[in-house]
Amino acid sequence: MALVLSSPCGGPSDEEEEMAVFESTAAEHGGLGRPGLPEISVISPGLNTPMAEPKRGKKTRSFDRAVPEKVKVFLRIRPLTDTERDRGEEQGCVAVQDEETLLLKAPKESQNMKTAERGITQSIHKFRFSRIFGSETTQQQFYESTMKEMVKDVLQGENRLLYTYGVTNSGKTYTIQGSGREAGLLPRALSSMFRKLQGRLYVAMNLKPCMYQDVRHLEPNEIRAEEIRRNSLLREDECTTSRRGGTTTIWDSGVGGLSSTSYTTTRLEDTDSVCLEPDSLSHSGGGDLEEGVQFSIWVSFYEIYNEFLYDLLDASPSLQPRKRVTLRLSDDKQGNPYVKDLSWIQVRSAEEAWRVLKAGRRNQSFASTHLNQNSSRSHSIFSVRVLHVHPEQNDGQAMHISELTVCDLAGSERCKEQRSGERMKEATNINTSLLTLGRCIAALRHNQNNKSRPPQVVPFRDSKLTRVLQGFFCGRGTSSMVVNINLCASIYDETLQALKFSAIATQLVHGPSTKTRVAYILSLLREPTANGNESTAMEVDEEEDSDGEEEDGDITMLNTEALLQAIDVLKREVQRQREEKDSLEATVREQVVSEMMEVINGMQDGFSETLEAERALMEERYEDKISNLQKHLKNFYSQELKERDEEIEALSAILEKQTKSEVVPFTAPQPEDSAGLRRSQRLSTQSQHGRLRADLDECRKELFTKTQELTKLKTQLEFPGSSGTLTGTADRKLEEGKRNLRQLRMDLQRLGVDLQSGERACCRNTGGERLRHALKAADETIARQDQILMDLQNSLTLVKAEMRRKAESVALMQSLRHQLPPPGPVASPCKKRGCGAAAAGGDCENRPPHKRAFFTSLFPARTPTFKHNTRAAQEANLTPYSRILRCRQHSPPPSPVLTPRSHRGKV
Ligand SMILES: Nc1ncnc2c1ncn2[C@@H]1O[C@H](COP(=O)(O)OP(=O)(O)OP(=O)(O)O)[C@@H](O)[C@H]1O
Repeated sequence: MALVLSSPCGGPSDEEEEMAVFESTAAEHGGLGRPGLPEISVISPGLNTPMAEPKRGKKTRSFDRAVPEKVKVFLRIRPLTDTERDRGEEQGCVAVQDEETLLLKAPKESQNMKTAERGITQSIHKFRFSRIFGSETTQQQFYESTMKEMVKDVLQGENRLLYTYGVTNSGKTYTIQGSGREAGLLPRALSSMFRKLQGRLYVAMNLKPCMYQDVRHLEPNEIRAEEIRRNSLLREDECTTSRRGGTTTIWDSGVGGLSSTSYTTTRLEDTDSVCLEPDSLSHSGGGDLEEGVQFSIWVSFYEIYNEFLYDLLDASPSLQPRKRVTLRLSDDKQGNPYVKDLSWIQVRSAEEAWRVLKAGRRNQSFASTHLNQNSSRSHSIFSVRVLHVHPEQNDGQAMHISELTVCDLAGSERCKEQRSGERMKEATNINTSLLTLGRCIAALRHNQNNKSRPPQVVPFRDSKLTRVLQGFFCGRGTSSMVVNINLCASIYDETLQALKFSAIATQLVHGPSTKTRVAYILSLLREPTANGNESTAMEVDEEEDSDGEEEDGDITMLNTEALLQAIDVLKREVQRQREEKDSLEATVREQVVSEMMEVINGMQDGFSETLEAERALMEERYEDKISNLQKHLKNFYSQELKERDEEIEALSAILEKQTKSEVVPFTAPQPEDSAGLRRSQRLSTQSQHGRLRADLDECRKELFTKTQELTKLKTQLEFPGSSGTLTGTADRKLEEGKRNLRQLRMDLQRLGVDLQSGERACCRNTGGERLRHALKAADETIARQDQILMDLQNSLTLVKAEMRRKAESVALMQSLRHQLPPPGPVASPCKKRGCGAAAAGGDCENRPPHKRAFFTSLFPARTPTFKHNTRAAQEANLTPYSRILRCRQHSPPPSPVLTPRSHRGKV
């Protein structure tokens, strides 16, 4: 099953193009292919769209074509030689399906078959050509079908190029020049041309082609020099022919001191005449030629060897080695490339042209390779320039020039096959220039198929070959390609590559010719002018149109007035197109700007969102940190105060108890009235006193212990900053809070810097201003939080003060202890009584006044009258310590000093 890879419109897609050019895409025929791979790759375009053929029977000019004509690509298959047959080269890998379709099947040993077996490529390939010529095709048949028409076109003023392409030993030189009695395309074309020009030749040498396509008037002395040169070249050919016997000419290539040997083996018939079959030159007459015009024919012959240009008609060869002069490529004023100082020889007959060709061939670089005994090691280019001379005008400036160029490209080959260094170098250069030609053709085709996309640069300048042929691909004329292949299975892979190369060329269409531009100008002149008048040129054309002729492709037939008018029209047209382009550019710019603005706005929105999210995240994080800190501090202080309270209460209870136990024995003395009981009472009193004393001693011991404890506590409380207990920890927490605050401030500063840079990136958009406000607000929040921490610090100071007061209370208690009777003899009953009464009467008088106030401040809620006060008054009267205590007593606790985020504004 054959699958057509070409796109429906005839031009393959880029992917297909890549596939077609660089990779074989066939799978094993009926075997190991990848599931998605077709069995046969069709590497040729336009199978569904027939190639645009010129209308038969009617002269077709490039500017007459409605549909651009495709480049013609012919395939010629060389027959196998007996030696090749004996070697088993015939394996049926090339099959001609029909006149236009070729099938290539990979032989077993080929690389293609190996890759196909791995499922990477296919093993069968199908190609389409303008026409395929089998091995049985004669030179005459080939000429008739390919070049005959080109010769006609050239004589009618067109430019034509024919070049051969193929692997080495495939028959390119045979096709162009011929062999033995089998004259090739070039001698046949020359012969045909001169037969057509019989009686129309312009033999004077005063007009000579030069540069790209110019003509120069020669002075008499220059004419003489030209004559001498021409005659010497023709005479040299005669001499060489007469002393023939297999000449070997040695040339110094002049490149880096390297010598290249040019083995000249004449393969053309060594006769003075072109050997052609009588019927091949059937005189078709000069009916197609322009009336009143004479033709001056000039030829040039040069080669591109190792990327250097050598003039093959420069001078007669000699047996002595000599330096070959390299030619340079130059550009004319319009940038058209031409070979500078190239020899142009005027020829007046087919025979002279033939001799010049033979003379040039002797200078050409041939060498024996493993594949071809007489292989061309260079690209040779033979050009015929036809000057269309109007004898009565004889004006070189207005003269028309047409050209036929025939290029015999050196064969592509595998460098690894070349043993010798020189052959290797040649092969590399040949392959490089052929590769460049392929890239140029691919780029041209890409540009033709993708008109809406920006055009690719065609790498004409990358090699000398493409540079000299550039004009034929860019509207100077049209080109045709002859692909030569042979049937040898051993070079199947190279043949496949050559055919893939040609497959791209088959997709090319001829570029618009310069004449098309002329036709365009004339069409503009036909259009009504702005003021409603019709141009003179239009009248001229109408007259000619009425004759039914289509000879109006030449702008030179217009008179001066018409040309001036044409210039005006063209100026207006240029102006119009310029305005059109300006408005188009403005529209495009507008679209681009609006699209860019959209993108920028999108970016800005995204950036603002990100910033906002980050800001919120950081706020949240730091609020959490602050609230954690608050909670922690609160818990810590609450715990500490609770412990102290308990200790103080315990101490108070102990003191009270001790006081009571000491006072009670003296507070209830009973008067003794009865004398009989005094002794027993005295005894019992003594024993009671003893017991009391023991108790008192015990109490004193206990008091002493408690005093020590109190002293210790006092010591701790006397140095609040350095003791490292309560206040030290509080200080540390406070420091930690400050540190966190500093960190928060630094983060916010960093956020501000980010915001500023973000603002700059967003083209100073108003979003930045908003974010700056947000940052300012955050700063204010920080300041407020600073204030709150200060408050906290103040509260802590107050707590410390309270603690100090408590310490003083403890000191007072100690002093109270000192007021107690020292251990020893029992105190007097009255004294004890007084003390006992004082103790029984209440302890208010025995305590310092501030101690009472301290406990009152500690437990304000226990005072019954307190409940009647207003809450505000309560809040106002509370000390920080009592506030904290109150928080502890009431559930749930009051809101922390630092409010959460939702109430932040109110703080
Ligand atoms: N159509 C043909 N009929 C008979 N013989 C042919 C044909 N084509 C080529 N040959 C012979 O094949 C041999 C190689 O041909 P030729 O030298 O033209 O190949 P080439 O492609 O020019 O090689 P290279 O690129 O190495 O110069 C020559 O001996 C030639 O006579």
